[in-house]
Amino acid sequence: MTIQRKKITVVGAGFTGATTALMLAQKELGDVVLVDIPQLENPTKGKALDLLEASPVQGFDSHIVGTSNYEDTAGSDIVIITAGIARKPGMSRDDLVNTNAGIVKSVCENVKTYCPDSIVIILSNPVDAMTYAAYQTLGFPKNRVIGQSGVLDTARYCTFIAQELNVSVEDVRGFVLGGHGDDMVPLVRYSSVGGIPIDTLIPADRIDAIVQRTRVGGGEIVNLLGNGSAYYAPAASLVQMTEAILKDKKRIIPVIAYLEGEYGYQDLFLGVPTILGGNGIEKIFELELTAEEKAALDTSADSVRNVISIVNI
Ligand SMILES: NC(=O)C1=CN([C@@H]2O[C@H](COP(=O)(O)OP(=O)(O)OC[C@H]3O[C@@H](n4cnc5c(N)ncnc54)[C@H](O)[C@@H]3O)[C@@H](O)[C@H]2O)C=CC1
Ligand SMILES: O=C([O-])CC(=O)C(=O)O
Repeated sequence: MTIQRKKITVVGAGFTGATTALMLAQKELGDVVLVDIPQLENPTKGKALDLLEASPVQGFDSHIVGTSNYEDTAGSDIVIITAGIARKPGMSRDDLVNTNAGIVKSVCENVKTYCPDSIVIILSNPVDAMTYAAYQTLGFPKNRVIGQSGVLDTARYCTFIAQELNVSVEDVRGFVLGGHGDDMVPLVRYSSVGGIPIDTLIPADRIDAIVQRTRVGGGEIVNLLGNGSAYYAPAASLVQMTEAILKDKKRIIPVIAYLEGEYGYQDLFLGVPTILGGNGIEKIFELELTAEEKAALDTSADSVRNVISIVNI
């Protein structure tokens, strides 16, 4: 019996891409191919080598290579796309749409050629629309095209709840639905700490503040960094999704999935709770929503649809 090592390609060797490569290798989820544009071939090789040279110290046996040649990505099990520009203070994620749509589409042409059986995870912003663009370009089945927003947005939400109650983050449960924009929908009714609903522990005005801080959580980091956006928590989120798939864990986590009637939406990518396992998105859960929650989700879906209409031009 030959045991095949898993191969993970990360496209975009910037802040999120390089950090993701490191975290993937630290968890020994597979060998990592880090890809960037030909003009950055040497820095990309340098980053990959530097990461690899951490392996004897940290004790991981994943291989990491840097390249601008997609032949090196051939046969990857997972492709993570972080290529594109990041926003700066004063910008919204949607301001990136024209530049990043072109980049994501060109990356996906290569993924289609060299990694036709892969599961693709998109990070590039505005991520709901970029996931739609990737899906159109790749022509892969919908279970193999997945966007990252819900793990990160939920992680921020859970961080703030844990801080508020001064309890372990490990005991906080919740999730965030909708698009990865300022009108995302943290679901308070489905949030708990050690099984106790949070609305019995935290006053309503404090919950409102946590929800609002979550919605603008990306912008909070953009404003603090001054010249780019978050990358540690986004990378950790990508790694959790990759691990769920490669280990067929069947985790229940919110991801950006293609909707064909779920929640009443057609032909739309939006953040919803799913089962993530060896086949990618294996199931979408349709939660019962109150009229208020559904109205908030509709608003978020409308925002995503508007951005997708720009990508479609
Ligand atoms: N969905 C989410 O939750 C999050 C999304 N993001 C998004 O991820 C993207 C990347 O963010 P960072 O890594 O911080 O940016 P960065 O600027 O540090 O890195 C982006 C990299 O993409 C590369 N790139 C550009 N065009 C390319 C192409 N055609 N092929 C291969 N590589 C190419 C650039 O050379 C650069 O190295 C941004 O669009 C950002 O908004 C970031 C954090 C969270
Ligand atoms: O805010 C940004 O531009 C990057 C991002 O999506 C996030 O950190 O949530």
